[in-house]
Amino acid sequence: MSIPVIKHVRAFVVRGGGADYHDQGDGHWIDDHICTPMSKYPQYKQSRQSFGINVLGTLVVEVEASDGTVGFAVTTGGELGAFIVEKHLARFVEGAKVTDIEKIWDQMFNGTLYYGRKGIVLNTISGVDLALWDLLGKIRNEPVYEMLGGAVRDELQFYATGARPDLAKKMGFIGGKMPLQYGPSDGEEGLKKTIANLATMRERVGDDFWLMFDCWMSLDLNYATRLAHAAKEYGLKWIEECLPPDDYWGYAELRKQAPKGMMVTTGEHEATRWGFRMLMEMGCCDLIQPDVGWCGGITELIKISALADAHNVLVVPHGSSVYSYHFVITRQNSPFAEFLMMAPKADKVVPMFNPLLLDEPVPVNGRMKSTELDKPGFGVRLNPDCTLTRPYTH
Ligand SMILES: C[C@H](O)[C@H](O)[C@@H](O)[C@@H](O)C(=O)O
Ligand SMILES: [Mg+2]
Repeated sequence: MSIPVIKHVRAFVVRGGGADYHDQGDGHWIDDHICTPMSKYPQYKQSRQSFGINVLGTLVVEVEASDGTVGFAVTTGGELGAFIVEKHLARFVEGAKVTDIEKIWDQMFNGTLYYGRKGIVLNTISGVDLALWDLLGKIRNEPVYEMLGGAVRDELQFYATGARPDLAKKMGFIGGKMPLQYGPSDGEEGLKKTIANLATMRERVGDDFWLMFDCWMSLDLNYATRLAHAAKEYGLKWIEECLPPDDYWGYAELRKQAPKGMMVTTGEHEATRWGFRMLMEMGCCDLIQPDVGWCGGITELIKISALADAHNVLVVPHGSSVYSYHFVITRQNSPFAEFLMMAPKADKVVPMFNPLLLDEPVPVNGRMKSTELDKPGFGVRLNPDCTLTRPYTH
């Protein structure tokens, strides 16, 4: 049997939404007054774009096989990611068989260890890895989720991340995760406002709807512990990413001090099996949130997820649209998925990587049938109306 080889890998950059979903216009809920590690600087408090949350832009990786089939994937990484693909990673990809995914991953990771390990290099490796899975799926005429062992349930169930859990409830989601707006730099007054907002939201959604806070690395242990206890009364289901991603010790302590029944979650800015091993072995959280486009791709997520299973830790990937849907549907320890509300006022469902992908499925009534994923590879196409630039070649 002759297996096609990879002839070309190409990297492009695109601006305005897409995988860099923080790259939105003015006044979008995702930018406006969200507490961050930069909120202590008054000039960077109001808008996340002011400190550069959207500087990178989207990276598009395309891989072309000897039979002419093209696979692609998108992640965050922009021009820096494009440089890494074209000038460094291409050597491990071109000439390899389309089935060599594990070996290519190992070479990409070990070949960049001296400057990589996490962050943009891992985003980039993830982008290449996802493009390879897309390519293999297209060559085999199989959706990625079937190649991962098949669906373990008929449909995905989603919670929504956005400023309006009350509207998310009406749209059929099982829960709503709100960005935290006030943090340590807003003093006691800020904490009171947070709890008042939570109380109002609880009033609007009733007792059974999940409510969560996303703290985006912006708190310290003391503040996070006080917030968790104050939020207990309003049934906060989990408190997310309260501390800097490297503060494993802080997370372990927070988990010990958090109210019984409230989950501590984190991991969206963590990468690789070794990063997640730290989180799990140190008892940092109840649920991990790897981003498939940042943690090392599907090849690495398989390993992270197996490790989590053995530690009784749930895996609910962060955002990442189809790349996450194809994984979550195949895993018993990923019982639901995240949907990021990309409408500026979080008042309607818009595809997560809008406008970059065509055929990107969205939840309807908070759910998505596995059959929505029944197309080869990840089942999406690049929107020809989006302008792609190729800053480097090799
Ligand atoms: C809403 C959060 O601040 C982030 O923008 C979001 O991407 C993320 O943290 C999430 O969990 O979805
Ligand atoms: Mg988050």
